[in-house]
Amino acid sequence: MQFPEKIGTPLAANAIKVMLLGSGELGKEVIMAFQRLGVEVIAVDRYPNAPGHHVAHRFHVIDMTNAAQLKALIAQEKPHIVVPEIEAIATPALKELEAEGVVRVVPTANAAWLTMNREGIRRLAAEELSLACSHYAFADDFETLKKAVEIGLNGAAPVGYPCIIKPVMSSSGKGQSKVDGPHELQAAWDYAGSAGRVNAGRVIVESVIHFDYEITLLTVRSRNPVNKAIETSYCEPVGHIQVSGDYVESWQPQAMSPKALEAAKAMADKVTTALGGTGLFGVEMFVKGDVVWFSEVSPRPHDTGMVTMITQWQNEFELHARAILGLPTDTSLKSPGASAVIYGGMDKQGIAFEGVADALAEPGTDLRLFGKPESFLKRRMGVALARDPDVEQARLKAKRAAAKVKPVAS
Ligand SMILES: Nc1ncnc2c1ncn2[C@@H]1O[C@H](COP(=O)(O)OP(=O)(O)OP(=O)(O)O)[C@@H](O)[C@H]1O
Ligand SMILES: NCC(=O)N[C@@H]1O[C@H](COP(=O)([O-])[O-])[C@@H](O)[C@H]1O
Ligand SMILES: [Mg+2]
Repeated sequence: MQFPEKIGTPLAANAIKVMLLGSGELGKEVIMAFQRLGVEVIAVDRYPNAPGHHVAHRFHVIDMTNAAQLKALIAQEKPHIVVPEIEAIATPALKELEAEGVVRVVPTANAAWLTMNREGIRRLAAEELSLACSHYAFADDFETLKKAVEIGLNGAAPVGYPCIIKPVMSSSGKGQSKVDGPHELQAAWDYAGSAGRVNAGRVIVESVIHFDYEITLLTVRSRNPVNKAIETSYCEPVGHIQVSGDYVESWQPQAMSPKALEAAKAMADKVTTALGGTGLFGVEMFVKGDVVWFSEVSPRPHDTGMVTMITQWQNEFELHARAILGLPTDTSLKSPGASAVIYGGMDKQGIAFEGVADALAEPGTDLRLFGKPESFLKRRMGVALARDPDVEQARLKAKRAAAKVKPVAS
């Protein structure tokens, strides 16, 4: 459904209804972006009081990986559009519902299904689209994994050491480890089995790319307001630093050579065109000099893209909502800026934050405290944002602000 000429106000019979599947920090911002455009939003997550639950018209708690529960909720709420926000969703059920014309899935049900499993997106990117990627193999048991790394599977070259092992279904680095030699392989296999979002019992092993820097190229597929054709546009590249597979810091713009930027855009265009639909995508790539490797893509706003809440006229969440609704989009930069993650630092329910006033005292800083009801040592609970004409200064500012915010037992 595109944005009609006239819509009902939220909760009216003719309101556009959107259902978010996953309502974490990213979904919360998407929900607010939709609501500012007069859309009715239903927030769904696996636990009560998820960040997006606080700001939606209605919310539900279900096991989103359970097809029966998912279908029952969609039948009950009858949304026009379903927006996946997390990887752990019964996407085959969404494919069925989309094929039956029951709902529109963003950007497409097939894209949500392909990207939620590393195997789907990696095979599409490397084997169908011929994008440069790390060397890789898949394994369902430890013996196959060892063979893939040390000898090679089915005549392919061995992945070799060092390598990175990840569950096929996981995100934010969950279950991911770098393996430097044979003695670390068993621990990496065990960790992948225990810590992914869904234990599919299958891993990808990748060769390590030695990059100069890595980026997320936020790519928007939206309709031209005049001729209604789908067009692709790009935000300025977002640079980021990851620790143990999880983002800790991001900034925009990341300086790139013209050749590398051109190659990155061409890759992003190819993979997002193959995935189809409209919306914003986070295309992750590794860069060394003028050479670019594809890593993975989220068919939705990206955690590293939270920086756009302080750097762009339309942040990544607003761009997603507009592109979904068929409204005009503007990817231009307002100011260079940066983001730095605030972790929980403890395993506890109902924490409070100290140092907020201190963090905000520096001009050009801001905070997003997500409102997650439970803190874990390494759970992302908030993010500090900073703008500055000099991107390096913005990075320092964001890190200073994040360091001043201290989660404490409430
Ligand atoms: N083959 C590789 N070579 C070098 N670094 C890698 C490789 N694969 C992953 N990494 C590092 O680990 C990070 C996380 O990897 P990846 O994006 O695949 O995990 P993820 O769990 O999907 O994370 P997210 O959901 O946050 O995007 C990358 O951003 C990069 O820093
Ligand atoms: N890299 C993906 C990502 O950042 N996803 C974001 O994290 C939330 C889950 O957080 P939680 O694990 O703390 O509940 C998701 O709902 C999404 O907003
Ligand atoms: Mg990633």
